Amino acid sequence: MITLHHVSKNYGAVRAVDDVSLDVPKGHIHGVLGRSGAGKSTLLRTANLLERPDSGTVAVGGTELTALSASRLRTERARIGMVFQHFQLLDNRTVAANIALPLRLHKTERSARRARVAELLELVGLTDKADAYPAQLSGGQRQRVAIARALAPRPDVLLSDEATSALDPHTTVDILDLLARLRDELDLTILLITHELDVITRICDTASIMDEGRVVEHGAVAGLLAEPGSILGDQAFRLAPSANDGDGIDAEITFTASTVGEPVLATLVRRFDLDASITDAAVHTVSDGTVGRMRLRLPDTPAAEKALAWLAENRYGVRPV
Ligand SMILES: Nc1ncnc2c1ncn2[C@@H]1O[C@H](COP(=O)(O)OP(=O)(O)OP(=O)(O)O)[C@@H](O)[C@H]1O
Repeated sequence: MITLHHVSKNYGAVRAVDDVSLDVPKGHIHGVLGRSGAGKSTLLRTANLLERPDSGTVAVGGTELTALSASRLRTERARIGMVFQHFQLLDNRTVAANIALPLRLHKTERSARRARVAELLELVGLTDKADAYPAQLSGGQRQRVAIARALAPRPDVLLSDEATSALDPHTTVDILDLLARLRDELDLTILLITHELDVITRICDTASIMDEGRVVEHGAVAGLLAEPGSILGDQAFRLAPSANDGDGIDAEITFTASTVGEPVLATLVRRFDLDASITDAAVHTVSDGTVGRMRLRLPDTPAAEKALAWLAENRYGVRPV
C-alpha cells in the first residue's frame, strides 16, 4: 500500500534520508524508530510528498505520487491522512468544526458533513465533546480529534508523526490502542514514526530502525525481537549484565511463541546435568506472539557448550555474552 523505492533527501550537505526502500502492505502498521535527527520526520513526509525526495519513487495504493502533476497529487493526498505530535487543531473552532475542516475543503455538502462528523466523533469516543473547544480538552482528547479529522475524507493510509510523544504513558496506550482498533475496523494502513520503543512493540507489525538517514534494520517486530543481536531486541529487553566473576559463562537465550512454554532450565539440568541460574529476564507480547529473553549463568564446562549448541538447534536464539 505504501512503497518507497530508493528514496533519498538532502538538505544542503545533510543527507537526511539515504537510499531508503520500504513496503507497507495494506492493513499493516509499520513503525520507524530512531534517535533525534535520524531522518524519521523527513522520511515520513516523503510518503505524502510534503517533502519531495531528491531521488527515488513513492507510491501509495499503486499510484506513483512522484510521477503526478500538482493537481493530481492534491486529489491523491485525500487518500493519505496525517496526525502530528502537537495535534495542530484550530483553537478558535469547535471539535466538530475541526473534524469537518477537510470535508469543507472537499466541498462535501452540509448534511453529509454533519453525518460524517457525528460518525467520526463516535468512532473516537468524543460524541459529548462536539461543541467543546480544543483548550477545553486533554492532550489525549485533542489527539482523538486530530485522528478523527485525519480520517474524515476516508483515507486508506494514515501517517503518524510522533502522535503520542506529547502524551503521558497512560494516554499514550489509549491512543495506540485506538490506532490499532481503527486499523482493524477500517483496514487502514499506518506508517508511524517514533522514538519510543513501546510504540513499536505495542502496535506495530513491522518496523524499521533508522540511523543517520539509513534504515539499519527492518523486519517483523516479533522476528526482530527473536533475533539474537538485533538492535530492536537489545533495546527492548535491556538485560542487565551479570557481575561475572570469571568462573562461569553467560549467555542470552531468546525464546519465541514456539518455545515459550518449554521447561528450558529443567532440560538443561536433566539432559546436560548443568546448574544454570537466571541473572535477568524479560518478556514482550507483540502482535504475533510472545518473545522472551533471559540471561543465564552456566559453569564453564564442555557440557555447557553442548547445552548451548543443543538450544540453538532447538529453535532458541543463543548468544554468548
Ligand atoms: N528543513 C530542513 N532544513 C535543513 N535541514 C533539515 C531540515 N529538516 C531536517 N533537517 C536535517 O535532517 C536531518 C534529519 O532530520 P529529521 O527531522 O528528519 O530527523 P528525526 O529523526 O525526525 O528527528 P526528530 O526526532 O528530532 O524530529 C537532521 O540532521 C536535521 O537537522
